[in-house]
Order: sequence, then C-alpha cells, then structure tokens
Amino acid sequence: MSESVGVIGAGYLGTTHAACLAELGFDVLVAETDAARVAALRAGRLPFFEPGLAALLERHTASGQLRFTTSVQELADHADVHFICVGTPQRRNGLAADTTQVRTVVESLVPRLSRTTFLIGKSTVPVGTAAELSELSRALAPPGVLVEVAWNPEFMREGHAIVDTLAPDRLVFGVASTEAEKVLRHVYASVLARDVPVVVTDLTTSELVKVGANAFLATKISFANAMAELCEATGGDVLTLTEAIGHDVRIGHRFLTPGLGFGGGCLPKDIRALMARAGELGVSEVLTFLRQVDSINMRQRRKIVEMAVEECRGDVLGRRIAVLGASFKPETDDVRDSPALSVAAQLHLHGALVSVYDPRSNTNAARLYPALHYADSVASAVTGAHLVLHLTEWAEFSRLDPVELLALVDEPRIIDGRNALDPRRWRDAGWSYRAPGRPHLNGA
Ligand SMILES: NC(=O)C1=CN([C@@H]2O[C@H](COP(=O)(O)OP(=O)(O)OC[C@H]3O[C@@H](n4cnc5c(N)ncnc54)[C@H](O)[C@@H]3O)[C@@H](O)[C@H]2O)C=CC1
Ligand SMILES: O=C(O)[C@H]1O[C@H](OP(=O)(O)OP(=O)(O)OC[C@H]2O[C@@H](n3ccc(=O)[nH]c3=O)[C@H](O)[C@@H]2O)[C@H](O)[C@@H](O)[C@@H]1O
Repeated sequence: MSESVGVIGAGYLGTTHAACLAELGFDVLVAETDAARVAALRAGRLPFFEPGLAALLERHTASGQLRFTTSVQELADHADVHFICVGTPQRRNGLAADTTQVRTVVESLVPRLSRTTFLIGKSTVPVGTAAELSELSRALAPPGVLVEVAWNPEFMREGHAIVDTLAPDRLVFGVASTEAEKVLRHVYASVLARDVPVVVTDLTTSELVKVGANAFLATKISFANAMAELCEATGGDVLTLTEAIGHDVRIGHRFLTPGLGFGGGCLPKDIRALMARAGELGVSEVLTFLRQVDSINMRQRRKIVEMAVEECRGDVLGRRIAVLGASFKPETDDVRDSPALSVAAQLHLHGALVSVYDPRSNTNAARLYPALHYADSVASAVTGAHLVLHLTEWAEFSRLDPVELLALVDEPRIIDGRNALDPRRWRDAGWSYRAPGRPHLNGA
C-alpha cells in the first residue's frame, strides 16, 4: 500500500485533513478546482483562519510533503487512496443537501484511474449517497480497474480543527469490505495508537452517525434555548438551570449554553438536510422533531433583534448599535450563516446605524453584508453607541473593561447574546445588562 494519499477539496475540512495527514507522515496531494486558492496554498498562505493550521501548512508545503493542484489527472496518478472533502451545501431551492460536488468528484476522477483505488468520503452527505457513488464509480471505472467507496465522516469543530483531527473523540469507518477497513486502519494507525475508539460499520450507518451527531448537538442547544424562554416567562435564571442539570453526567454541561443559537456552515444545513431526507424516506417523526429544533434556533435571532428594539425604546431607526462579533463562533473567521451577522443585518434593515467589529472576520463579513459599517476596534465600534450587542463570544470581549467603555458610549446598555459576560461586572460599572433567559440587571 502506498504512503501517498489524495485529498479533494481545499476548504476548512480538506485543508485541515490534508495538513494533518502530512503531519502523520503521508505524502499528500490536494486537488482543488479554485485556482486562486491553489496558488495561495502553494505559497503556504491559508485562505481562512484556523488556529495552528497556518504553521502546519507552511511546514509541510515547504518540505514538499503537502502539495496542491488543479489537475485531476495528477491526483489520479498520485495515490490509490483519496479522501473526498468537497462541500455539500444546502440547495438553493430547498432544505436538502446539494451533493453535486461529491458526484462531480467521482465523475471526473474515476475515469482517470488506472489501478485499484479507495475513494473515502469525509463530506457530510444524505444517507444513501455513498451507495449511489459506489454504483457510479463501478459504472465509470476503466475496464479492469476496481474502485471501492468507503465513508469516514468527520466530526471536527472549526477553531479546534487540528486537535479534533489528530486526537478525535472517535473514528467511524463505513466500509463494504475488510480491505477498505485495512486501508483506513493504516491511514489512521498513529491516531488509533493513542487509544481512540473506532466504530467500524456499513456505509449507511456511517452516514447516519454523522448527521445524527450534528442533530443531537443542535437539539441540545435548542433545548437550552427553550429553557431560556421558560426562564424569561417566569423570572428564572437559565444559566443556573443549565449548570444544575449539567452536573448530571447523563446530561453534561457542553453544548448547553443558551443565547443566540447555532449557525455556521454545518449544524443548520445538516439538520435541514436530515429533515429533507427523513421526509423523502417517510420518517415524519425526525422531520417534525428537527423542524422544532430549527425553529427554536431561528427564533433566538429574532429575539435578540426584539430585545434591541425594546432597549431602544421601541424604535432602532437612527440609533447607533455596536455589534461585537461577526463570525458564527469564536476562533474562526467563518461567517457562513452567522447568527451575529443575521442580527446585525436585521437591525440595519430596521434603520439602525450598525457598526460591527470582529477580531478576525470583518473582511469576510463585509463581503457578505457590504452595507454594514465595519470598525477596526471595539473602541471605534462602541463610540457614541446607544446600545452594544455582544454576539460572538471572543475571549477579547470577555476581557473588556466596562468602566473604560462607559466613557465611549452614548448610553450604557448591553445585550449579551451569548451569555458569556459577567453580568455583575457590567451592572456594577453602571450598565444596563440583558441576556436571553436571565434577569435584567440595571446599573447604578
Ligand atoms: N467545516 C467543517 O468544520 C466541517 C465540514 N464537514 C463537511 O465537510 C464538507 C466540506 O466542508 P467545508 O470544508 O467547510 O466546505 P468548503 O466549501 O469550505 O470547501 C469545499 C472545497 O471544495 C472545493 N471543490 C468543490 N468541488 C470540487 C471538485 N470537484 N474538485 C476539487 N475541489 C472541489 C471548493 O472549491 C472548496 O474549496 C461538507 O460536507 C461539510 O458538511 C464535516 C465536518 C467539519
Ligand atoms: O459537521 C460539522 O461541520 C461540524 O459541526 C459542528 O462544528 P462547528 O460548526 O465548527 O461549530 P460548533 O462548535 O458545533 O458550534 C456551532 C454553533 O453552535 C453554537 N453553540 C454552541 C454551543 C452551545 O452551547 N451553544 C451554542 O449556541 C455556536 O455559537 C455556533 O454558532 C460540530 O460541533 C462538529 O462536531 C462537526 O464536525
């Protein structure tokens, strides 16, 4: 078996996976259709922010162990094991996942293969996709060339991508043969040597494991947000509630923080894709259940907008609102389906004068929402503000000194959309503090 591997797609997943495979000692060639991206990566420049990844990329591109190409033929010739890491975004005209990119990979790569090859999917796909791709591969393979499809779903989080790849909670191998399992065990040998659990299963179950995991994470967050709603209706404190229930090890504290809800390039589109697939399969319970999870989540964005309107005495028209945070979560510059930007854009549409500051994602945000104003520091964003919204919990924001900011704003009002600031510090400094599911604190 060759020590060369191929990776297809140089997005968040593909670039991370490729750099980590190089770190594990493999000779990695990445095929990517976007020529500008390939040029940047060849020069050791990461087209997005991910902690630690730039250094890994620089090291392995410099050594020649990690290379990038736009040529599918070069990829086909490079290795007999290829990881499919292309996108599966939500379709423009529906909730389902658009699997065009994964199909295109098979259509372009398989006819160019000249030896037995393993195509290992990592992209998140609707259940049944791997089986379809297996059939397609068999149909397109040149005479005498065997192509086997396996699925190895990925569970990494942006912002923690390297550690999640090199030291994952578990590995899942969806395989149709012992040969495919052997290939995966070989690739991940040094990861498995660290006692990482591995679940070996069939293609179908491996696809379902991935969407099941994301659906469960989304459900946990929406549950916390539903409890926040109940706390608001009764005067309870949702953070005390989640702390208390999370002590039960069966529940746990993680992914139970209420606030603005989940966004990003994965959880929202993955639960919608699962709803759509469940609907196609006639499993209406999953569809109904996840619809509620999604609806609670989207409600959180509207709720923060409503809170902002209330704080501005019923009308945000002409009010200066500072938005701290634009990425969908901290430690990434990814603004795909960002709850923070969605709130900022809604307030802008209501006539507010919105000034956004994010430590990493102002440029990406400006591409998506050019009409918003982007500030180059917290101080500049909040100067003259009638209201401050804390919408992405970067560490930089929890270190802010509310006393210092008091001198800059027009009105000391803050909504902590992420329940991540210390309410008493802000209240004691003279601010009005509001957060979903928590008592409203009025400063001195
Ligand atoms: N972003 C993440 O943290 C994770 C993503 N996933 C899944 O991984 C998949 C990829 O996600 P991202 O990396 O975020 O997407 P992305 O959109 O950032 O990257 C996809 C890349 O594939 C390239 N591409 C498209 N078609 C191609 C082709 N035929 N040949 C070569 N390159 C091609 C695109 O130009 C793009 O650079 C999705 O299915 C996602 O759900 C799974 C776990 C984590
Ligand atoms: O399939 C994927 O692509 C990935 O999707 C998520 O990872 P990611 O999108 O990077 O981000 P998360 O850390 O899951 O956060 C998602 C959203 O949930 C929000 N969140 C998270 C936790 C919480 O308690 N409350 C909450 O609102 C975050 O602010 C963020 O907007 C999963 O956590 C990964 O396991 C998975 O591999």
